Amino acid sequence: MPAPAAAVEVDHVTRTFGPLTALDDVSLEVEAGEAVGVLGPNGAGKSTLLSLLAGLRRPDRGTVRVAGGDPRDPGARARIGVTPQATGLPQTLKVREVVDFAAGHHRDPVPRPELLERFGLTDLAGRQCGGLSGGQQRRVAVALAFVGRPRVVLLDEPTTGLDVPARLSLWEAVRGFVADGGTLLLTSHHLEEVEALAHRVVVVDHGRVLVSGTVEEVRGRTEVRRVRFRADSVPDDLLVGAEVLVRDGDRVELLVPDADGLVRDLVRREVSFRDLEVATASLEEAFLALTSGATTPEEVSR
Ligand SMILES: Nc1ncnc2c1ncn2[C@@H]1O[C@H](COP(=O)(O)OP(=O)(O)OP(=O)(O)O)[C@@H](O)[C@H]1O
Repeated sequence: MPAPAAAVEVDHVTRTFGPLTALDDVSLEVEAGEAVGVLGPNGAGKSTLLSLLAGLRRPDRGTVRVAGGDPRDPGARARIGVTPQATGLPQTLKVREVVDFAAGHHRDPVPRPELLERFGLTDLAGRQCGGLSGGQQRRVAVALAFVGRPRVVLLDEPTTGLDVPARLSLWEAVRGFVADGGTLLLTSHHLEEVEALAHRVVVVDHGRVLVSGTVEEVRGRTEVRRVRFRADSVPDDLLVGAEVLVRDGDRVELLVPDADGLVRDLVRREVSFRDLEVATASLEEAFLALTSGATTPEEVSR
């Protein structure tokens, strides 16, 4: 029997805007039931990738398939739920009216009370969208992605502007979707969000995939350590290849690929350092080091 097709297939996709290459020969697969987080700095190409997957744009080269079809075909589109980066709800409609409007596009929508309950929006049902706070509007926009019982959900920075309780409750709703076999692809600047929701991380920068792997693999691959110490002076050449986080008076804090080597160099060069601390970097720090080029980007095999 042939292997089942992946829920999301991006095959050697390039997308340009005039002279600018937003995506440069990107390939990516997401299996059914898998959750993948796309990380990258501003302008990396994350939203462009999502817009291709949502069928809103066409690749210049390469192919995109989502939920078994071309996302530009209405049949495949009906199986995809999307929350774009900009919320854009009709300001004069009430929350329940917006949900009903979105539900009207689907054959078997989630009943409104169930959807509102799942996303903690029941109390807001009668409120006009224009009168909601930014965070409340964001929660409505994310809930709408799920109204048509999609197989694949694409969320572009879903929890931007949400406070901590709202973020946690939204994560719970999204996790429920994945636990039920849904496929999720999200972009985020909140690395803890990717750690909380995704099985796998894809780091993009300048339109290219730098690294793809589990959170642990990406962290292990980058092998970045956070090194903190105090020293009255440090020769600049010892900091080549390090991401300098703090250099203020005698305080130095760095992200380095080889902490042992740095410490050996400090000793060899007789730098009188004190209060040395070496720690495993968080994913956020590893990501910062990756995109700033402090380590060599390399594909992690799945
Ligand atoms: N419609 C467009 N016209 C021209 N350039 C565009 C357009 N959309 C995106 N770009 C450019 O393509 C590149 C990738 O943009 P994209 O929005 O995909 O990045 P991103 O990773 O989502 O960034 P952010 O984290 O800021 O949302 C950027 O340089 C951006 O300016």
